[in-house]
Amino acid sequence: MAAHRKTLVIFGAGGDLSTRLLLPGLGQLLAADRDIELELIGASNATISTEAWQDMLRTAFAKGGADPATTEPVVARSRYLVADATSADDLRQILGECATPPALYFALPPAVTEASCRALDTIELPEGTSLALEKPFGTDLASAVALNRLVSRLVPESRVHRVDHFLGKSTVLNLLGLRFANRIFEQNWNAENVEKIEISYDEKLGLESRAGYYDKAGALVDMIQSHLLLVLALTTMEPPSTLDSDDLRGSMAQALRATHLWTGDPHLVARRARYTAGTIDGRDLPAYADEAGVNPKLNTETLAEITLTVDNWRWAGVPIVLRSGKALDDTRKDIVVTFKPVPHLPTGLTGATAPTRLHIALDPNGMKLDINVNGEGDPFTLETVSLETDLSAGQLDAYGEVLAGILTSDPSISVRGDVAEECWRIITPILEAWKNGDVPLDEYPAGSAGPSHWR
Ligand SMILES: O=C1O[C@H](COP(=O)(O)O)[C@@H](O)[C@H](O)[C@H]1O
Repeated sequence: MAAHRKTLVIFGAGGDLSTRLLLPGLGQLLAADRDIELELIGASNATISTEAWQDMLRTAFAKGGADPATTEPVVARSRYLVADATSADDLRQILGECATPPALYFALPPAVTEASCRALDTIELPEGTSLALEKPFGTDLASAVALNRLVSRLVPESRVHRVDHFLGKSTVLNLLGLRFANRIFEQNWNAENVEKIEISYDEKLGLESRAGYYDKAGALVDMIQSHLLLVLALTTMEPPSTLDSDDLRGSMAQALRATHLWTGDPHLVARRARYTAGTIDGRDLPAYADEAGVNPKLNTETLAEITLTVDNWRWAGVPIVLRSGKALDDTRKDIVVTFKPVPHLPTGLTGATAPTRLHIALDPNGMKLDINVNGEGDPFTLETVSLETDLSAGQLDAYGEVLAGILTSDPSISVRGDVAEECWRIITPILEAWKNGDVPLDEYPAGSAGPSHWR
């Protein structure tokens, strides 16, 4: 008998998230044979037949590269139910169809997910029910606290999977091996040796028809509040003794609890900008404010950069810069750790010395260590060389890994409730300062490196 038996119910089954990311990841997971016996139910308020849903599954699984021989049994058994995820009657009926513990995946807008959780609060849930909620988890600290309170009434914390697909990226998980399996790095991973840490996720992509969601989020909430703060947590946390969910998430939470704005003043340590019309790789992009569905009065930023400090013995005094933006000229997606200069360079060794730097690429996978060595020719003239390597990619894409956690009842790479709240707590002063309008919204042409005066 299979070790993990689950019924995965996907609400918002035919939607963009489900067909573009979730189902291809699920196909990979099924093909990877992680000992999961799965029943799959698609649900949404769109009227489609089970046959049409099964065809949708075949297409999405093929997109993820899964061998149809491994996925077809799940497809052939899968059903589609027309249902309103916010109706207690519909939810009761769906839960009644689950022969094994249900994992309810809300591939829905956050407000609908919340309404669905309220409806679930009025009915009895089968033993072993688990919930998977997409980001953003709440719209601010107060709403995240309220949502945590609501979901805690439904199922235990170990069965709440707050999804953040960055935690499923093999590039992000590589941090664990890199940091904790090499004395050379961990011994120097502290304020005594590190000058600064930068975590960047710059994209060439523009709004991509996502105004309905993005215009209310902006770069700060869309990327920094969730993904990049979790990357910060994995980069700065103390070594957990095991990768068990309590240990791993406990270490992450502890690092985030120590995280604050550098100098504490949101006006000085956070900046924002928005793209105007421009060209990226020969593609013309309209100004963000002219994109369909955008409300220019919301002053939504498409580029955000903030500086933080992790106030503990290990990191006090080390600035940590988080930055993410859209419609930029380059895709810089990495963690860069810049080490301090050596305390003394022997007299006689000359030449420009760049700092020792470790670059961990988040996409595509890779790692580069810049070090100073004796140069070619004159042996006493230094030069900087880079030791580079590709890092092995995981067997599964990020969503495949996320689903593996949900379907094997392992919450290690799900965001714990207190962690979600900490992420909101950290950016709250910035959100308030930006809402008050006393921080300028700079501009940059799409296809540039950002506002010229930022460089
Ligand atoms: O969650 C999100 O992430 C993507 C970037 O992640 P990737 O894995 O697709 O590179 C970002 O484009 C999107 O705006 C954001 O909502």
